[in-house]
Amino acid sequence: MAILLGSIADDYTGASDLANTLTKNGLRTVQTVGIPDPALALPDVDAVVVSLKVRSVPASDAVAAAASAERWLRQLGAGHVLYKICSTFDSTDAGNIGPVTEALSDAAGGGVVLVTPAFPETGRTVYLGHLFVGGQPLNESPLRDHPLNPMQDANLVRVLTRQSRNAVGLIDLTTIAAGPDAVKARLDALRTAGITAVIADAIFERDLETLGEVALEMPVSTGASGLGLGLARALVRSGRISSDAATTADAIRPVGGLSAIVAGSCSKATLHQLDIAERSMPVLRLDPERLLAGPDEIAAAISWAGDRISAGPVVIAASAAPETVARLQSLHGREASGHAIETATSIIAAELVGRGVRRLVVAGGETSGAAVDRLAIPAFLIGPEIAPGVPVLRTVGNAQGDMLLALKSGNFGGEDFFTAALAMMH
Ligand SMILES: Nc1ncnc2c1ncn2[C@@H]1O[C@H](COP(=O)(O)OP(=O)(O)O)[C@@H](O)[C@H]1O
Ligand SMILES: O=C(O)[C@@H](O)C(=O)COP(=O)(O)O
Repeated sequence: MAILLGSIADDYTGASDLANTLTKNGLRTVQTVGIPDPALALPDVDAVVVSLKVRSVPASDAVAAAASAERWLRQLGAGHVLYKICSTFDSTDAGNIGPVTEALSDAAGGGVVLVTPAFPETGRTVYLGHLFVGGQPLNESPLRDHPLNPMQDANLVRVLTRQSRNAVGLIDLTTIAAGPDAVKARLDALRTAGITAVIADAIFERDLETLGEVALEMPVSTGASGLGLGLARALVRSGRISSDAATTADAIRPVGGLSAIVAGSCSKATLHQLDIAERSMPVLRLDPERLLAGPDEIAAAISWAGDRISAGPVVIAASAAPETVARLQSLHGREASGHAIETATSIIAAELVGRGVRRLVVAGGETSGAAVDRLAIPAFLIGPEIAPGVPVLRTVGNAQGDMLLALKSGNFGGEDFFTAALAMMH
């Protein structure tokens, strides 16, 4: 199997978001969980997205994991590797978007890297280096209260500079609107000035098509699904994709079994989706203090689900509003609280699968990573889209037999996301 495009995603929901975008734009795509065992038979595809869980780990660990994934993707034939980051640039000043971008550039022989989190379909646009989320500057959006990486600066040149060894440049919208040649000329000038990472503006998909065309001639880029769209469309235009169109239908053959939803995302969208789900399904709100105190809350949740799940889907959520999250963090620390709750929700997900759940929705990027790791799922085929950025996934090579999953990024999906997801998973 020789692939054209490789991607390293910093979390699992982000990986499925990107794989969905690549598939929708004509690339046959598989999502792996880490670098899979060589014995795993992967389907014949144009693109591979490696899911890593490195968004919130020390930058040196993220660099090491990304470097291994890059080597594997190059061995598969990838001429271009995209580092998939969050469309809301989720990271801290000690984050890894800068370090991984610089390391991937070094591995490819040096040179400048385009960086843009723009994803217009979900309202993420970048203008003069400032990220807007659905019309609000990043630092005024709900992301300012994220439990792990509160985003309090919308100026991405500044944010990335704080994480980077080298200076960070900007390609503004006027240059991008002038087309690929103007972008290349500006990149040449920035490269000469010793710049590695360049934040690129993008508001419309046509901006991302221009950036995708330019990026495809370079070995590495960093961005969210919008840049994936640009790269996929450029590959299709180049005539290098076989006419065997990407198909998602096979991925949703029924798997039967029980269904459940596990949520650890505290994003505004997820909190509202949980309120709406309460009208049609049993929802258990976990007590975060009790979750941190010991295993009793987990056991109680499994027992609660056991009494109800044969009658229909159940929802188990750790998710809480910013004030509650802040209180827990002030008592136990930000990372310790997040990690302990991810461990608890992943145990709950695995126990539910042990009791016959084969259709599972997980809300939250870190939460999904922890659950998929505990379930030891090696890879996913990409099914149809439930909502922008969230496809149905079918497991590949899963020890528990075929399952259907949806890994929902915290901020994605309409208010009825959970019922809409389960309606597509049989
Ligand atoms: N009640 C809570 N208090 C504190 N942290 C929580 C709570 N519920 C969940 N968390 C943690 O918040 C983080 C949410 O991150 P994530 O799962 O990536 O969601 P999102 O996709 O919304 O970013 C996880 O580390 C999760 O364990
Ligand atoms: O790019 C995006 O917004 C998503 O793909 C993503 O990475 C979101 O992260 P989580 O909200 O942590 O799932």
